[in-house]
Amino acid sequence: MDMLWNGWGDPARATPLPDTVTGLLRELLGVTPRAAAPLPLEEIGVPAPPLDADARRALEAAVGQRARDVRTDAESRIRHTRGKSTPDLLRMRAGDVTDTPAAVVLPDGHDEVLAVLAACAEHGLALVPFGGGTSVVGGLAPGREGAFVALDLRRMNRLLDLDEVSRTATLQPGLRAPEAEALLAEHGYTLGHFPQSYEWATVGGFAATRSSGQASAGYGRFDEMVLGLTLATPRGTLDTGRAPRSAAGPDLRQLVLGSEGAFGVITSVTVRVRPAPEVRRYEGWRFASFDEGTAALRRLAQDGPRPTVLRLSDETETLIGLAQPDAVGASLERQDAGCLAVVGFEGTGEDTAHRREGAAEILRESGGTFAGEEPGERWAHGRYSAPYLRDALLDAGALAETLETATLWSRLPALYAAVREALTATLTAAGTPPLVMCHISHVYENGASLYFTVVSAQGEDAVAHWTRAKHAANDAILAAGGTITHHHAVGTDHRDWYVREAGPLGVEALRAVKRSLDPAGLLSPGVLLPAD
Ligand SMILES: Cc1cc2nc3c(=O)[nH]c(=O)nc-3n(C[C@H](O)[C@H](O)[C@H](O)COP(=O)(O)OP(=O)(O)OC[C@H]3O[C@@H](n4cnc5c(N)ncnc54)[C@H](O)[C@@H]3O)c2cc1C
Repeated sequence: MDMLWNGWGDPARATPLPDTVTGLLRELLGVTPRAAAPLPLEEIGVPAPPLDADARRALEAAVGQRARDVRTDAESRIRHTRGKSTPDLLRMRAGDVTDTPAAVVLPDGHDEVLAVLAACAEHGLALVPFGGGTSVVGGLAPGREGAFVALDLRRMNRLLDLDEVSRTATLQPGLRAPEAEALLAEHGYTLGHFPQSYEWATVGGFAATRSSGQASAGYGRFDEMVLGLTLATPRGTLDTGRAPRSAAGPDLRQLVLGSEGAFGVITSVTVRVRPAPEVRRYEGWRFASFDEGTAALRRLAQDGPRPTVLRLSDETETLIGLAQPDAVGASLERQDAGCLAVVGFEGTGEDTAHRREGAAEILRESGGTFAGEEPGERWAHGRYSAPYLRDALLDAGALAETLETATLWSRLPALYAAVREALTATLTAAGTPPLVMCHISHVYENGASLYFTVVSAQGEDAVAHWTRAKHAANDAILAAGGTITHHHAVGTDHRDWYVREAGPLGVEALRAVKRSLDPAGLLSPGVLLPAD
């Protein structure tokens, strides 16, 4: 099944907004219903594909003469236009297809990817790898004019190798996370990577963006799971990683992880796998304030025992009930909502019981009150539902978007305050005061990431309206010592702030890498680094 082309996920799972939330939107934020309904797909006028007959023949030859795997029909091209950020969705709803690929090409292996790259180079076409299409940072639309091919990796969806002695698996990039989990589960293993985009995002996308899943406290980020990668580039094949750790010079895997298609196409990923958990147990803890809860999470992250899932919503997010998307709005009447932490344990019965007992002691000592299993189980049940709420909010005329960052524990309170202030001030000055919610989404020994959700009225031009607020937040993040992205990646949206974060010498070094692997600059121009 294909994802909803101008929204999220499976159209059959569209979720209406509860009345409490509709009322809140109207009364608190002045949200009024949209005048125009989104354009239906059939009514979107896509210009003829800028692909001549020679280029088409070359692309078909590159994929073994499978004509059906070089698609130039309007629907295929529309479905590969941009990703799933709110501005992406707003543009699609308005029928704006300016970033549409000339063709969608579906290779069936590493050699075919190399051949497509060669065909693109010969015919002057840019190429953008397309995994699940869930980018929220403009990673799927080149930041430069000109015809491009969307390289859809869905055919490359096999488990290539499972080394049970070493507990590693080699996966093709087009495997969606549930497909990868199902293949590993047949042998009793799990990858343990569960981002909110789990149902649609792919293994190649995770590696290309340095993704982080909701169980990162226990299983680690995706980049920490990777032992090796194969990269197809216009100059040939780069293989990286052959041992669990190595002192053989700088780690070339780190050049591929997070390269977002700008250095090459990831055609296989070797990851560590873990035995599938016997037990999964999620629970809620309440804290009087975000500061108190933050201190508790820091203690667990630094001294253990480490839960598998560890998240903390601030007061506003707790009140709205965003940690439980299936019951959003249900806490609005509560006077004692405080700040809700979701704490989860996965593993063997003995290990989870032991960690749970130790963590409970720390959480209690830190001022937490056990709220039972219900909030945790509700979070687990609704963990992939929140993106459906965004579609409902857009339908209702609201603007809803998220952004994220990370920093050291010592800087976290200042970063939290700075981003909230930047978003609130910009949107309020524009006449649409927002609701800004936040949670700590990933924890480390030395710091944590903050994940913000913003809801406001859309304003006159919703995309321009959000862009101003987002830019203010980006500036605030850098000024407060945060990173421009903890897990959403750079794409085109964060590029100018990434350039500031990396500094001129850092950018020069990365440009040199790009020139060496992609001398003609055909790979994802303008994504990650400014286009030449
Ligand atoms: C509702 C929602 C929730 C999200 N939740 C999370 C979350 O919890 N954690 C998180 O980390 N992210 C999250 N994201 C962001 C997104 O899902 C991740 O960035 C994900 O890793 C992208 O995977 P994908 O397969 O969809 O890649 P795509 O969106 O298709 O591509 C992402 C980027 O990687 C490049 N790329 C893709 N495949 C390859 C390849 N094989 N080789 C080289 N380059 C490639 C693309 O060109 C693009 O620049 C969320 C996004 C949405 C819309």
